[in-house]
Amino acid sequence: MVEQLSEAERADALDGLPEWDFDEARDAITRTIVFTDFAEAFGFMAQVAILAERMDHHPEWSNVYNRVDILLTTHDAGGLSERDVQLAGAIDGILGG
Ligand SMILES: C[C@H](O)[C@H](O)[C@H]1CNC2=NC(N)=NC(=O)C2=N1
Repeated sequence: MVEQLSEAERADALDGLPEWDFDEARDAITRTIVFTDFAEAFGFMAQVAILAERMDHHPEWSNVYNRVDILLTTHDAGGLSERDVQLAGAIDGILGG
């Protein structure tokens, strides 16, 4: 059973994820990435999709042309968990950060 992060754990996690914002209403983290065009954005989404399947943890996201909006939260935990932190770190890795 995956546990929701405590406030202190969340603060620590966010320190390590400077590109991500905390969404208090959803108990989630969000990041928006703007690429040069749709092909770049969709190529990134394809990489994240493979990663998400491998990690069995899936983003809520949307794409408009060159922009990808990502929200990570753990439905099984009712909020942010270590699994979101791990997926966010892996996404940052794809982006070279
Ligand atoms: C059965 C399967 O492991 C679960 O439903 C996984 C799949 N992907 C998931 N993704 C996210 N974001 N939250 C979850 O709780 C979750 N649960």
